[in-house]
Amino acid sequence: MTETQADTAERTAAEILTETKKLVDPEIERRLEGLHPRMRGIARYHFGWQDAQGRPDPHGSGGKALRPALAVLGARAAGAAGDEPAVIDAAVAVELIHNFSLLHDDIMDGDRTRRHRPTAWTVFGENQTLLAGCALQTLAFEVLAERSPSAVPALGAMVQELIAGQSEDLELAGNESATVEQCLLMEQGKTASLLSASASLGAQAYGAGPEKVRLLAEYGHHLGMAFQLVDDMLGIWGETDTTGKPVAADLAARKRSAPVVAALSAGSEASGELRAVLAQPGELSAADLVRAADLVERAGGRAWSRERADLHTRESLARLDRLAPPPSALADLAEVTRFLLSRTW
Ligand SMILES: CC(C)=CCC/C(C)=C/CC/C(C)=C/COP(=O)(O)OP(=O)(O)O
Repeated sequence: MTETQADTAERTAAEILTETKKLVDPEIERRLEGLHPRMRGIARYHFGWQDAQGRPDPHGSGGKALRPALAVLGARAAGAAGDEPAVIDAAVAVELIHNFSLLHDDIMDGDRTRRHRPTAWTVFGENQTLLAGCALQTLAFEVLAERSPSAVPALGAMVQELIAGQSEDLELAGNESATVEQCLLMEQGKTASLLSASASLGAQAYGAGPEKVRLLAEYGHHLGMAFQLVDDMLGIWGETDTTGKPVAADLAARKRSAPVVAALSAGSEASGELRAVLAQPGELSAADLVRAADLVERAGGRAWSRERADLHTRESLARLDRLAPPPSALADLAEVTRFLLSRTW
């Protein structure tokens, strides 16, 4: 194959994400070396690189590496090769922030399983895991500040949005009168802000112009909204075997995720029944969860979320069109977008 053919050969999302992991994981591992040994151990466990005793874990699989992939692909879309040290640093920084947020989120939600393994806090305790999350967040800023100090305020602003979104999420849980607008604003903060920063930060670190950085940020925002809406649907209708999360986990936690809020706001008979099921005191039984999931669907919450996710998908792809990236970068970004939004896990 000639180099030009190799450039434009279509790659699957799995190949793209695996390649990013190969590029970014060794750098994350190297950066973790600088942490306190206990913090490093918790982080390495969470990333799937070792078990609770510090031995290599054959069952561990870190995440999908979506955010670093977006950083690398975004930079390529802006003309970079994608393996420049500043681009890799940006990719490392967004993945560290993501994993800080997961460590803390699992504690806040009391979730016991992530990536098909016990969550870090159930193994190392809440306090040490909180500290490990803080260590990752700080490390993200340290990494980015080395080669791209001018991008640090963008990372800071994004983390503030992430925290605001998470705070709203906690506040909305169990809130009888939550509106879809409040819910979407919360999802913008807790998920889309990081995807937006991921898609644009690699390009910014590479030195791309403001228009390209803006279009990539908008692409990432819409992708993030669609991604969270898909995640919300999986939180209700996802299969445990594929998601690695308990059945209808979000309903059990009485989360006001988008499908639930849309269903409760529909004002139909099913909405009223759903409200009554969710208002029951104590833990919801398996039968209650099945019924609640059915009521969300009957009240239109699933269809509403699907439509909204499709709308954001179209908006994200429109930004890529306007950006007009090199063909191989466009093909990779479009493939990752399509893959993420049709996922079942
Ligand atoms: C400040 C704070 C605590 C914020 C928490 C915000 C939070 C956890 C939002 C959820 C975002 C989300 C859909 C994660 C799954 O990503 P993924 O499917 O890409 O995960 P992976 O890395 O395991 O693949």
